[in-house]
Amino acid sequence: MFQENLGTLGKKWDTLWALSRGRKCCRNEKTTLSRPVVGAVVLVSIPNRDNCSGKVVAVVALGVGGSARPDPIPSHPTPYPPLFSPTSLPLDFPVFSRLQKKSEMTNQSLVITDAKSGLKMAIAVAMSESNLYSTAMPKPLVATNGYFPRKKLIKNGGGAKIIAFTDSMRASSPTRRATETEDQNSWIIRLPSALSMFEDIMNASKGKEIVVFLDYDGTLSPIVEDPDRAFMTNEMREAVRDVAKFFPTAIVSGRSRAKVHNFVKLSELYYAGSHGMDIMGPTEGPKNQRKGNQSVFCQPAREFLPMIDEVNKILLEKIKFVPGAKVENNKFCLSVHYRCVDEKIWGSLGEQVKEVIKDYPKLRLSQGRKVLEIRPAIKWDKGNALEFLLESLGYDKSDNVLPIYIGDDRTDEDAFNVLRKRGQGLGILVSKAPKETNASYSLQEPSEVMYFLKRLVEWKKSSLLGH
Ligand SMILES: O=P(O)(O)OC[C@H]1O[C@H](O[C@H]2O[C@H](CO)[C@@H](O)[C@H](O)[C@H]2O)[C@H](O)[C@@H](O)[C@@H]1O
Repeated sequence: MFQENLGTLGKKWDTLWALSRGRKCCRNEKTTLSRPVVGAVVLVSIPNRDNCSGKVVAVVALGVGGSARPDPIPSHPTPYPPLFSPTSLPLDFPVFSRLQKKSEMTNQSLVITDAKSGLKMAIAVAMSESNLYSTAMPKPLVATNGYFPRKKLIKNGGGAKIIAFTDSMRASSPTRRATETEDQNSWIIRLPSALSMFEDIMNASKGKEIVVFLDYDGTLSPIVEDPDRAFMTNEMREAVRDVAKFFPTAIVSGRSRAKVHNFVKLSELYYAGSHGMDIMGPTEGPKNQRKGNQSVFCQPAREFLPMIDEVNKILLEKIKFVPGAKVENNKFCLSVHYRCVDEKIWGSLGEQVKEVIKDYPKLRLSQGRKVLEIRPAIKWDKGNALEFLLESLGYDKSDNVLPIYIGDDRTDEDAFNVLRKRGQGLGILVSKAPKETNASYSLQEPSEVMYFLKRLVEWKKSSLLGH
């Protein structure tokens, strides 16, 4: 029986990726399914998540009637996760209907639990010889996991208020727990990996001019305890540099522009610091690929500078006795970090910050990854920065542009939203944990972002050679 076969094959594999179509199952991987089948599951172990390398270990072919035929193939390393092509099989397909009873199925994919080994396996099954998926952007993800609860802070009742704020602060930076593998797997299926779908995405974007937008923390650099030490690797820097040789590229960060520039150290990029409220660039570098090759400059919140400085001073004074708390001046906005603060006092720290902001109705408070962010209450965010940059580059009304925005945080949702509203571009969320998002694709961590950027460059080079 199908599940038994998966069980015996599966114990040692922590992730299963699935694909069919009787064609190459992995990039750079020569194995094809041995014969066209109605559906097939390719099992790939991804033992090393850092570099996404894995081994294809077996193919389970599903015949009509639901019988499974394990078809072991030689293992060989693959540099990327396999292409992943979710599709629908009829719901009365015998294997599915059995699994469906367990309520573990969406109409596109299955999550099968191997109870004995505790292994949770995400599987998508693809029909062979058919056009399996649309090249259009997937629909927005519907939240099911309780992250980003959008819970309004309770306005009265001291203790309750603090508990609510603590919950909200906790929710702003969900971390992945081992027991969430099932959620994880089904989430990856709902928000496909931009690496797995890479070639399909690129094929769909042929002829369009790509503009790349990159968040910094959690996207180009891993999240670390000390915000001043959030360095990106040289390899990542090279990848960004290469991307900028072929596509206009912008860094869009909550950091001050100067600070994020100092981390990235590439003058050929556009920089939108302070959540997009401080845009400038590029100061040098290849301009020949740019449609609008002029430097840009935009600071829509200039008048707030004295106020931000004032609040910075008050906050520094106020939280100096909170162990682990840190105020970061990001020029047009401020960050109050609580990553290193004892969770028991998150609530009271949050209250102290709110207390300060109360006297400044022109400022607003939002939350990021273990950080409270204070910024001018003007309608200007990373989404506006994206639109401003597209306009500056001459792509305002263009159908011929494909903005790619990669980010990991709540503030990046504003940019994902803009892409959705424009009906163009790719929003890619960097996250291991399921989150409500307006992005269309996912990448798990900065190392995957780097691979994505490298593949973008390879793809561009080979398309210039006419391949
Ligand atoms: O828009 P971003 O570039 O993602 O900036 C958002 C905030 O990122 C930084 O804080 C985050 O990263 C720190 C370093 O890894 C980490 O310690 C902190 O907990 C994260 O929230 C930055 O320090 C903030 O100022 C930005 O607002």
